[in-house]
Amino acid sequence: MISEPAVPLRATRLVEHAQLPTRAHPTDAGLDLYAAEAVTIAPAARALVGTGIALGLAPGTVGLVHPRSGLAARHGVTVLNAPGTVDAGYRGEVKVCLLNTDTRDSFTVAVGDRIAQLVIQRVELPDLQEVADADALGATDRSDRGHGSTGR
Ligand SMILES: O=c1ccn([C@H]2C[C@H](O)[C@@H](COP(=O)(O)OP(=O)(O)OP(=O)(O)O)O2)c(=O)[nH]1
Ligand SMILES: [Mg+2]
Repeated sequence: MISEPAVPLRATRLVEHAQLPTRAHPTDAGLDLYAAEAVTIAPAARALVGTGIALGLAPGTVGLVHPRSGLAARHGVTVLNAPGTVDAGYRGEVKVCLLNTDTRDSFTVAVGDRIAQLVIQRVELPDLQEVADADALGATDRSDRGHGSTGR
């Protein structure tokens, strides 16, 4: 059951034909982002596609531009910089950097196509503090073991 009231998210259409992001189902994490321009992406090429919208994200939140799994599975189309970071203070047009990973077929985006999904999350905005050495970072069980260390 969802008990918390929905937090408002300000959005505006920069062009009349833009579509505001929509949630396909009430509890979906992602709001679908719509293309405001048509573009054909050649095999193995990328394109920065405008959504025609701008956001007023609350400080302490971020908009993450995730790929849509259907586009990935059916067409090999993903978001190159996934997840894209829309900073809370950004008031420009939200754009999606699509990558067509298919090596044979080009991919055509039409105005109004759903090209990615926006996930809003809370973020920490900590003050970075430099400490003297790695010992002063705080002791942990893992320590400096990484990069597959538990696989051996
Ligand atoms: O998928 C994305 C990623 C970013 N942006 C916008 C919002 C974000 O706040 C701004 C900057 O993004 P980012 O910090 O990822 O790019 P940068 O290369 O570091 O540019 P900048 O120097 O402007 O921070 O571009 C988008 O519209 N879509
Ligand atoms: Mg940046």
